[in-house]
Amino acid sequence: WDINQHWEKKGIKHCKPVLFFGNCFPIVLNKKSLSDIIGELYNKYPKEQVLGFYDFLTPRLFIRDPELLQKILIKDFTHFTDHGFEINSETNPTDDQLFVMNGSRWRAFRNKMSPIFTSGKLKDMYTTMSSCGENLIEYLKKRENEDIDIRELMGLFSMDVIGAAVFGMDPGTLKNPDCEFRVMGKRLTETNFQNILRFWLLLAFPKFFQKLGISFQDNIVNTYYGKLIQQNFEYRKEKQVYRNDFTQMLLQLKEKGKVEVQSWDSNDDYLKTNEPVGNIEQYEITDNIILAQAQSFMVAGFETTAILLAFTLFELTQNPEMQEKVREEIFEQTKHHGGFTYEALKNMKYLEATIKETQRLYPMVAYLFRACTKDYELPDGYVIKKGDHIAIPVSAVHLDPNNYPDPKVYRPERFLEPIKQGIYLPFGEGPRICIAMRYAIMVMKYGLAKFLMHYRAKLSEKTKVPLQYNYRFFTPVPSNKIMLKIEKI
Ligand code: HEM
Repeated sequence: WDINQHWEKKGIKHCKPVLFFGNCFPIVLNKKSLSDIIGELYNKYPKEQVLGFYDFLTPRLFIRDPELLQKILIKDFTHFTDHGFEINSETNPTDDQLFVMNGSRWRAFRNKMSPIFTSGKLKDMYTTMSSCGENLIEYLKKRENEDIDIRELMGLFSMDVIGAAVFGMDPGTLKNPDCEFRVMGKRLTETNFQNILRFWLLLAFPKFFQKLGISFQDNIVNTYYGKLIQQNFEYRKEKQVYRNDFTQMLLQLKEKGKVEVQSWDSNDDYLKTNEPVGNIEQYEITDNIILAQAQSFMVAGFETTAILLAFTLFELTQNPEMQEKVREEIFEQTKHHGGFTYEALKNMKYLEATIKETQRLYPMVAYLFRACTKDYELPDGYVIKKGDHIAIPVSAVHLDPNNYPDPKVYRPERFLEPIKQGIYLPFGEGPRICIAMRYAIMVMKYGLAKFLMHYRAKLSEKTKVPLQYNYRFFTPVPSNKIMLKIEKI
């Protein structure tokens, strides 16, 4: 059929697709992960600059060449400004999040939202995390003689932290793991049939998805968090409450009424120049847009942080000497800075390296999304057309032995020295890099340090090793529990 001939006709190397399922059939069968499939394609054609992939019916061009990859993400970003998603903001206003915004509208909002994550603001937010840290230790104290489900624990912790960051107060999920706030968060990230289907529809048939007006998040959860955030907004306005949190900063943005950016016509490098030519485009900041951003912060922070913390602790149980090294560093820095302060945490370099190494081995995204926004010619004459879907194969780049010797070995030391640009992409790269990267790193370091300064962790015999995965999701989600035994320091 013609739909499966796309890459054949273009002369781009690819793996044979299955009708309607493209290259994703093994995922549907739960036989291979997306990262496995991309890795096979990447390793099969080591000399190619680009490779063809079928996300079900959507052809996606994978960038394999390291130099080209950097050009697309950074230098020639003006040709690839969008992620390539289509949402229906009329039927689903809270889907209108920065991640799916396009072109100059994205630029305008990104510019105005970036100051939320400056180091000064992060330092202020460090204090909001402290009660969550205390609750983490309280939780563990009560369970010193039990096996701990570490993903569950870190899920509760990350939910408390992000809840505190959005609402300015501790939502108390560690104290009460069955509370509605947690139940709803779990529902959002659960790898159930509905969520998996929704995700693949969004990925594989973006236009169809938009036409049907499907939200990329569960509607019940959308309504729940939407209401909570809305009530929080109203309470603050009415009582004139000021807190150091995301809501406060978003509300300040809302007061501006609009964001603006200079725009050029689509043939110009409208994001590249600072010359004051072209029109000033203005975008209204509505209540719904603010709500959508607050909601996206919560969703982005829940599961990613929890899984990465669980994987890091898992790896540290497999490498006890590394666990001791991290602990020594935590005590050393805490002593040096007169307590477990923001500065102490910032200086825990080996701790940070363990998290970085976890993110290399278990990136939360198998590939980065880009859509071509302006035709782009490759050195060999192949033209990427406006509207084409592009992907950067994060997991394959992270496991390439040319980038990392013994790529499957967990070795945090790799990150004690600066590494080459373009080979480490867990938060993306270039102007569209994760806006909250430094915040997310701070939260993960905090959670891990707090745990390790009070407890030594060992793997429980109840944990099946090697870990098993649910392959039907975009991220590496363990299908069995990671159970730990803890010992008080
Ligand atoms: C460990 C946790 C996290 C990981 C691994 C992660 C990863 C990513 C990645 C890969 C992207 C796409 C980057 C690209 O296309 O180049 C992204 C974008 C984004 N992330 Fe994160 N993220 C994390 C935590 C967070 C948190 C906590 C927040 C909010 C508080 C957040 C907010 C966002 C937003 C708003 C975008 C869209 C940026 C844009 O399109 O301009 N992320 N993240």
